[in-house]
Amino acid sequence: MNPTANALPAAAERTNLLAKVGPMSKLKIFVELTKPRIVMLELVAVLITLHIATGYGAPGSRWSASLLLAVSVGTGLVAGSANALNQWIERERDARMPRTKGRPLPSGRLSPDEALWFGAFSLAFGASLLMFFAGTTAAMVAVATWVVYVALYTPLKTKTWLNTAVGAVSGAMPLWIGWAAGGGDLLDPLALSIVATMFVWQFPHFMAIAWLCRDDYTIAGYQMSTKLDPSGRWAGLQAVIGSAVLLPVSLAPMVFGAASPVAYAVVVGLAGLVMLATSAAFLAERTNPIARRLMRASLLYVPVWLAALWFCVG
Ligand code: HEM
Ligand SMILES: CC(C)=CCC/C(C)=C/CC/C(C)=C/COP(=O)(O)OP(=O)(O)O
Repeated sequence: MNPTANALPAAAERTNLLAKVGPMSKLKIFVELTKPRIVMLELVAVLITLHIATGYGAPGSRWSASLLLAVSVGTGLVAGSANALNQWIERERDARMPRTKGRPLPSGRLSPDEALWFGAFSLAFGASLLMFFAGTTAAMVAVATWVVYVALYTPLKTKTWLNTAVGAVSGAMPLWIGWAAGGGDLLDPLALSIVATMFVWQFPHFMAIAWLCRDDYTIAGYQMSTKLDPSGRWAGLQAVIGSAVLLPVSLAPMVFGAASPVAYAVVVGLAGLVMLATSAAFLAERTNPIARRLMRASLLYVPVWLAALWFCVG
């Protein structure tokens, strides 16, 4: 199929669709454009790194409710902008995948221009909030993350299966926003171990999805590991390697300042072993049920890991 074929609803049909939407529903569609579930989970991670970096409760702590609010709204707006621009770029390919064809742009519930203006204003407002209330470093990390996701990862999706590693950088960098806003040094070993944990986690997380959505990605012309190796063994191997590296990297905070290192090690170590076992099962047998189990395990891992950071490290 011609990858540039315009699979969007005709302009007249889109106008008709847009006419039916009231202001509140329109707001909901803009929220949908931001991929809110991904952004919310990312924000929880960002606020926990902020909490740890401020030395909450310690004398001279930088923690304050206004800083928490600025980092939440600022980072949320920049992340939402990144997802809006990603969908603006991918709107015609999204229209060809069952998983994404119901999104605001392919379905015609938003016009491309609306998404573009929303993305521009969200980026400007979010970066400004971070600049004025969380500091220049936090704002610069947020904008750099936006650039990696929108200008590097998104175009690479149709070029090389290595796009996933670039996407994982954009998925991990936001934790530096919280750390910088909390007054931490980006190269602090504790910060590096937290960011690295989020980076490696994304490989088992996405390799399961790359298998589950392999037909979608082929139809849309994306280059994923399951396109490179349709048997799924390469995706399975990346999931196992990612989970194997995740174990030691995620346990590093034990030596970099965890207040309760043993409790942290038990919780995060067990969660990491579940990820490794589920990834190994996926490598051994690439089936949809096993891949779904790995995706669910990956989505359970993050809240468990973040809770351990909050209670045992922060
Ligand atoms: C290389 C990096 C990543 C890739 C390629 C990726 C890809 C995806 C895809 C394609 C889905 C399915 C979405 C759908 O069903 O339409 C998904 C689900 C999800 N991802 Fe990721 N993801 C990545 C990183 C992350 C990160 C960093 C987070 C948050 C910390 C995250 C959180 C989620 C959540 C919460 C879901 C389930 C909710 C939903 O379906 O929207 N992902 N991911
Ligand atoms: C502050 C800031 C800019 C934060 C950005 C955080 C963020 C949006 C991370 C996304 C990670 C990622 C690669 C998701 C997959 O996108 P995809 O396009 O592969 O997903 P899709 O196929 O469902 O569209």
